Amino acid sequence: MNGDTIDKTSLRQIARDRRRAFVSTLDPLAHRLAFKVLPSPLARRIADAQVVALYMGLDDEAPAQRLAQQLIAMGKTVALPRVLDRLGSMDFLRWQPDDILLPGPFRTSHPAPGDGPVTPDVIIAPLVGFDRAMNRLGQGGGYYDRAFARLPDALRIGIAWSVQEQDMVPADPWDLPLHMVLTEVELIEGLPAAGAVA
Ligand SMILES: Nc1nc2c(c(=O)[nH]1)N(C=O)[C@@H](CNc1ccc(C(=O)N[C@@H](CCC(=O)O)C(=O)O)cc1)CN2
Ligand SMILES: Nc1ncnc2c1ncn2[C@@H]1O[C@H](COP(=O)(O)OP(=O)(O)OP(=O)(O)O)[C@@H](O)[C@H]1O
Repeated sequence: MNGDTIDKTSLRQIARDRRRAFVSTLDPLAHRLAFKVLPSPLARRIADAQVVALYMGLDDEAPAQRLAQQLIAMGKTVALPRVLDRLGSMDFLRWQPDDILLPGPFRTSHPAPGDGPVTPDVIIAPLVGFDRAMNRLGQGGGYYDRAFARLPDALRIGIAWSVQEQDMVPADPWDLPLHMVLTEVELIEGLPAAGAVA
């Protein structure tokens, strides 16, 4: 923890409270329509991807699973994470909206193993908070941090309700920034890495 910044635990508490308050007062129709359609800059950015990992939204999380139908119509394989242990390991399994889900740790659910894990080219990640520098605050288990480290070439996209934006999320040495954040009102794109070719 860094002495001059708010610690991640306090920030998580604030961000979860704010998210809960926002979702509970959201117009039901607005909630039903949110995150149903991929904005075209995002669709273009993932045009060449084969495997896109989503997640099943829990509680007040942004419901990423709603994007599955459109991704499948675009010819993508959709995957969901499977928590392998309580220490931060997970992999990704292929999923289609009619497939059954099996219960996993932390109230998560995951597809049946089928042909085994797949390797996503795009990881659409849940988050508790984010900032404009594209730092991500997660649940604190390090599951996505480890997946990002193992798959450094995958495009990292966060999905969140707009109120989950923070002025500043402290970044630890292991945190990899997101490339994009999708909210119910905008698509936020990170700056290209120094030296990157457009
Ligand atoms: N929908 C969803 N799926 C996901 C994640 C997520 O954040 N959201 N994960 C992201 O990493 C991974 C699972 N990790 C998780 C880690 C902690 C908690 C959680 O709710 N922790 C509670 C304590 C629950 C308990 O001990 O049983 C907490 O911190 O209050 C949930 C998921 C993979 N799948
Ligand atoms: N690449 C990694 N390899 C091993 N441990 C890691 C790695 N990345 C993060 N961790 C560990 O994971 C723990 C949680 O990190 P952090 O608080 O950043 O989680 P988070 O990003 O909020 O959680 P999540 O990714 O599950 O949503 C830390 O104790 C950290 O040491």
